[in-house]
Amino acid sequence: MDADAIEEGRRRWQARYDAARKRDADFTTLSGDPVEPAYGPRPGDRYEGFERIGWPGEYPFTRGLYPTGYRGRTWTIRQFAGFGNAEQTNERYKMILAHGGGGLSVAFDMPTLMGRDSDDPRSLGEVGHCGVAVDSAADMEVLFRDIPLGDVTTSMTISGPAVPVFCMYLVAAERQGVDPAVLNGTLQTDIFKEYIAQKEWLFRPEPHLRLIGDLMEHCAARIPAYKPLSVSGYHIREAGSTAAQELAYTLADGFGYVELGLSRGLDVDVFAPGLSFFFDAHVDFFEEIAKFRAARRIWARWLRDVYGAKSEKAQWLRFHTQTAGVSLTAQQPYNNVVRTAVEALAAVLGGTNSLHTNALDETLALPSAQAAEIALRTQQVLMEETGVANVADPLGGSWYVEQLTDRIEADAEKIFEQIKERGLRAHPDGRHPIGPVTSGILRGIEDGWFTGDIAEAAFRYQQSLEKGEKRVVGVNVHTGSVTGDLEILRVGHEVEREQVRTLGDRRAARDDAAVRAALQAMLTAARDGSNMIGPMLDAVRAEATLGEICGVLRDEWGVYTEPAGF
Ligand SMILES: C[C@H](C(=O)O)C(=O)SCCNC(=O)CCNC(=O)[C@H](O)C(C)(C)COP(=O)(O)OP(=O)(O)OC[C@H]1O[C@@H](n2cnc3c(N)ncnc32)[C@H](O)[C@@H]1OP(=O)(O)O
Repeated sequence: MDADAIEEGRRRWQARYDAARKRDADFTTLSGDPVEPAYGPRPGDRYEGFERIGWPGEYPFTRGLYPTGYRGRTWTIRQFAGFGNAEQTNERYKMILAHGGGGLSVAFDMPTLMGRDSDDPRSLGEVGHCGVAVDSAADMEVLFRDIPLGDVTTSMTISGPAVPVFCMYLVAAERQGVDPAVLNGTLQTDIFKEYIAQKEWLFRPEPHLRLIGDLMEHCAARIPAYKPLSVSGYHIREAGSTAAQELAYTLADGFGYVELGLSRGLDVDVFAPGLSFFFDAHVDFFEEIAKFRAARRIWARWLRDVYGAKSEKAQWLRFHTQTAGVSLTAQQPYNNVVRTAVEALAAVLGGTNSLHTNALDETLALPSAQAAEIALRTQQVLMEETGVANVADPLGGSWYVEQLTDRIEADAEKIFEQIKERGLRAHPDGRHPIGPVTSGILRGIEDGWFTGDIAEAAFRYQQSLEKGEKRVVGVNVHTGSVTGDLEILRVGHEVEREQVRTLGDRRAARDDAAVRAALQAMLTAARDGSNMIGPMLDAVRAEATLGEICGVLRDEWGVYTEPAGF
């Protein structure tokens, strides 16, 4: 790009920066020197390919979504938390908010994630262990007691039974007297990554997509600020993928949901702002920063050029980041604080919108209160002390980072082509039931292509670790020192007994006939193709449990078994 065009862009950015609201904060270095809100080529310099980099807050958003970067608003500190019963987790949330957490993020226990009640025989031994147990709207009410749902943004990490859990959240808001239309938050919902990596589905993909389509319609029409999907690369990466695979599979999944919305006749400019993303911040610092920057650029281009999005908000890729659980070690666990800090810094330099930092004890158990606090403080140290929030995309223009960004983008584009080819193999006539990328994803799930490629990448990494080519402190290098014992959070089995007892009491107290009628109405909607959110809300209001709702749907749609592959 020639120097004049670059200068014109600088003036455009400056005008938008000047007009935007900034935080009331000190934006100088530690030594008191002033810093610009963003940097670019020196006046008069040409820069080949600058249109791919641009200025913060403008297409293709490589350098972030806002002209002010974090000067307008810092990232949201959103610590993922949940354990035991709703009451215990409610206490933890109040602690997080009191200590400066900016939003909430619910971790559910395994039975809830699988759409089972706490008294289901399959839930035995799992209730309240890896997250909080939620059986019905009454639990959801307790979970958010004294936390005004109209004022806080809540993320809920659940995908198989996302829609009934979302209905419980809406009913909890109603019971607080909050109009659901004003709710802002995020529901994970992303079912593609369940088949690709995380493995917590309930049914075959098609009925899940039908429910997700219903949810997208409902949110686009009635809860405009709510993000019904958090398209997740985190689990793909944690299963062992490379950075480029994480990026490409996740964005392709995102394209799949765009195609789903379009196939429902929704306006892309209305529903696309409801698609948000969730990535892993692994320990290779620069590769991760490049991945985040490439993600924004690819998404903006595809949304504009392939799917016809016109508004900036519909072209924006907004994402939450979690530091890499797999990078943590059980050996010398205090070193995990350092790894997490480096990974969090990569996320921030990559322009994350929201961040979770892992606790040092997470390879061993759910975080203790002390470990959770250190994780939170890690973000606060970055935010308050280091100056990283002063300048938007401070690594923009670095030869290394720009080339990595280009390379990872090119790798992702190759993978999109492979996905589309698979779609064409499934539908050689080019008539795709939802869309070309979706056809490719479904075919790749069916034939085990995604899982096979991730397994291959994980195997290659493990081999290089065992050969000593890749090194992990405390694991295959610098081993042998002991850095002290950790106090581990243990969730006792009395939580399960208590939860089962409470569930029994609630079942005894409710109007069974009303529950049966509501479940029947939901089943009718499942069969006649009408939007299922309304009848599901009625079932939840009648205190139907998660297991009952999912049970009706399992009976109707069947369960899904993954094809075996070696
Ligand atoms: C591994 C584990 C497991 O499976 O076990 C998991 O999955 S854990 C998975 C945990 N997942 C999560 O926690 C997902 C979290 N995701 C989210 O919170 C969301 O989807 C998100 C990524 C979009 C972040 O939302 P957020 O509300 O925190 O932050 P936003 O970036 O939207 O910012 C809030 C508002 O401030 C505005 N805003 C932000 N920055 C600026 C700025 N510089 N200038 C002007 N306005 C700004 C935004 O546009 C928005 O307003 P407006 O709204 O008006 O536009």
